Amino acid sequence: MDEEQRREQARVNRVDEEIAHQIDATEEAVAAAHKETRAVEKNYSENASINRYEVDDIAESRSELEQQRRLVSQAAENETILQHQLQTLKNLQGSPYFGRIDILDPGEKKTESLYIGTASLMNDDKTDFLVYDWRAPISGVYYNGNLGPVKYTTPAGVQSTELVKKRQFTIKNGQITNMFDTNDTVGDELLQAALGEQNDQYMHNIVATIQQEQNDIIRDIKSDLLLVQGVAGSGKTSAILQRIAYLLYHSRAELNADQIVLFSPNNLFSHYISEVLPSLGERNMRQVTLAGFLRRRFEGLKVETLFDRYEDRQVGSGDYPIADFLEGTTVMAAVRSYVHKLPVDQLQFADLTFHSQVFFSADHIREIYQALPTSLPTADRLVQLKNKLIRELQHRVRTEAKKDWVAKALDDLNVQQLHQLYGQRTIDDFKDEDEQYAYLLRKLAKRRLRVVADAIYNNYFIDFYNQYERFLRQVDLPKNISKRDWIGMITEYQDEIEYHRLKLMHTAPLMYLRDLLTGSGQNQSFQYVFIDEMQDYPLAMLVYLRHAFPRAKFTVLGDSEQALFKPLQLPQAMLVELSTALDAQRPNLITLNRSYRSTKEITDFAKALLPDGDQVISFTRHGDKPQLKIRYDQAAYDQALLGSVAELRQKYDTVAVLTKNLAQAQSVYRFLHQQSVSDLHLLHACDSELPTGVLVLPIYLAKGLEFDAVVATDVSENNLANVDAVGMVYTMATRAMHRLTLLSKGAVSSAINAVASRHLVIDHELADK
Ligand SMILES: Nc1ncnc2c1ncn2[C@@H]1O[C@H](COP(=O)(O)OP(=O)(O)OP(=O)(O)O)[C@@H](O)[C@H]1O
Repeated sequence: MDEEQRREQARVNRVDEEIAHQIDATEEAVAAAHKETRAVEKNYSENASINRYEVDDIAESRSELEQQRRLVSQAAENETILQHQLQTLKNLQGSPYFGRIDILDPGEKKTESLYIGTASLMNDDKTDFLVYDWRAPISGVYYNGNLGPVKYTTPAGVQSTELVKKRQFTIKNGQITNMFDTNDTVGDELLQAALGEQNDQYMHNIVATIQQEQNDIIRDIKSDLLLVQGVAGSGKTSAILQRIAYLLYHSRAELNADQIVLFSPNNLFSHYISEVLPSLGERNMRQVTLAGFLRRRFEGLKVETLFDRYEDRQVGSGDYPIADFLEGTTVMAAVRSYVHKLPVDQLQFADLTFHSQVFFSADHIREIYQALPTSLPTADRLVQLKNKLIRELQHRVRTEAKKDWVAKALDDLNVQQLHQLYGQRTIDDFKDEDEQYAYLLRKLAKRRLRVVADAIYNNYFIDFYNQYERFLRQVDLPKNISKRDWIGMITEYQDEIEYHRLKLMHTAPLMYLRDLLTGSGQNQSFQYVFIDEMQDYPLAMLVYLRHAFPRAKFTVLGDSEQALFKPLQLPQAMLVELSTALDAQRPNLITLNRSYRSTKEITDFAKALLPDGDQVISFTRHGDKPQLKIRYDQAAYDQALLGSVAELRQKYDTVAVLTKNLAQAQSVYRFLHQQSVSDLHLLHACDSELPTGVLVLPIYLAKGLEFDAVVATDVSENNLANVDAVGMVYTMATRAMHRLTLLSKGAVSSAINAVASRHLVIDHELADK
């Protein structure tokens, strides 16, 4: 260890001591705060549980309770803040920083050394920063600047300084294991070490080794549409997670994690990335899959998922003009114009029922609607209609309360339910028993009729499915769709609705129609929407998401090469298309061409599969060449599969066996299970935890994920005939970090062309062997 490193180590020791000291103090503060919370909670619950029938002055006790409730929430908040501080300190402990910059500000004679880590740390008397948060304005210099004069943006404007030194550290358990000065953004040596590690169940944060283009994504606060097109493994997901942390840090006062939503490709992915933000001291943003989002918007219907569709289409012809039309922007414009021009008598009202009987008939609802001023837009008229229906409902509560079913229901209540029905009233509040009885009947009728009120609020008085069908019947069709096919599709749609099912292609126009008619469905509170694997989203869906999140800025990430569900598109064309769909004023495109995930050998093979693969830059981390095992009979193929899995499993914690679809995953799983392969898991779309061991899964569930080793089955011409074979093999190959083995039952798919084959070690068992 040289003198310089000794000096740095001494500083690390000092900072670590300071952290330990602050941890002790904060732990004490947390314990005290916890005691305080417990005490006020206890006091509150004791007072709150005093039987209100015995309390003389209810109003007074209520205001006292309210005050105590506030105390409880204040104490809890205080405790949460301290817990958060403690967690931040613990995150820093043992590895307090990863970078140092020496800067010379204009007019100064002495350079200043700043250390950069995952969070800020001040000394005990709060006079000096021992560590700067990686998101602080000055830290931008670490990621962006080469030595020499540099600029960085602060809330007070652009500042200039001179970057005199940039030093990188690897510090583990309080010891500097690696340290060097560099002029690069972040030197390859550190990145090598980070990427060479074994995968685990969770994605790691990359703040110590953020690359310059990634930094641009992270720190972009101007664009309202940021499109990131990046090759597989280029760090798109990593960059947006750090971006979220960055945005949260910089807009602490106006933005919280609940105002950010990430559309992720599957539940496994959500789990996989769930530790990144907490490791940076931030709360996770909301996460939803497209399937989850649609499930909530179509309660009671089984909506086809991308996965269902992908599985179905493998047996189809490959040309889907109707779906393409329904998933494009033209149809969304047609919905807009349809709603705009919809004549009053064309609205499709539905009966509102209660206890399986018509409560408000469709005809009655239409009459009310038609009596409203025609000058109002449809959405406003529907609001007025709702108000009128609610008022009628209130009247009806009174008449219903006199009916036998209410008296009977009241008889059936137990004591506790009866108590609840009294609400804040006491027996003394009634003149006599009759009044009390009438009150209870009315209250109960109102409660039971709440379902009708909910139905009114939720616009169940319009039959949207029927309305949508009418829309479909009148829409102008593009030339490539025949009237006959279109009518056939409508009939199929009706049948599906009968069975409570809905095809994915209908979802965006149907939601749009419903929202535009009723003026609802928009969420104003979200400020940022992130969409990962955007190549899987129909444009119509993006138009809808724009509508649903009208105030949000969008960040969309994709890799058209991995489009398992759609043909390829150029990034620039995509930006234009997206800007229109998302109505963006300040769009920005950033492309990432460097691939970090896989070894150079694996990336070189993967890029050779692509027609324009030379734009992919592999990162120089070496490993074994990928293997291709070709077997001509089932027994030999099975043996090769078993052998590959066993060999890889000896070296790695996670080996993924990827298949074309679910049926193949199931059959591979059955086979490996029979062979008593240990730690074996078959993953499903509903799984949300990623175990270690041997994981068998269809490729679409592996999107966004990575594994130490991958066995890709089966890459034969025969098996990949009905799919986009290049996209499939590319996506499978690029899930592997360290090792890749491809298995082919019979002749290999033409996707693995001559150039790609040169990057493989081919183990070819002859048919007649
Ligand atoms: N700057 C970096 N420093 C360290 N590791 C990085 C960096 N950038 C990316 N990586 C690593 O490379 C791998 C791939 O990153 P990520 O999953 O974010 O890529 P992606 O572009 O979203 O991939 P895909 O589209 O194939 O799912 C991850 O293991 C990530 O941690």
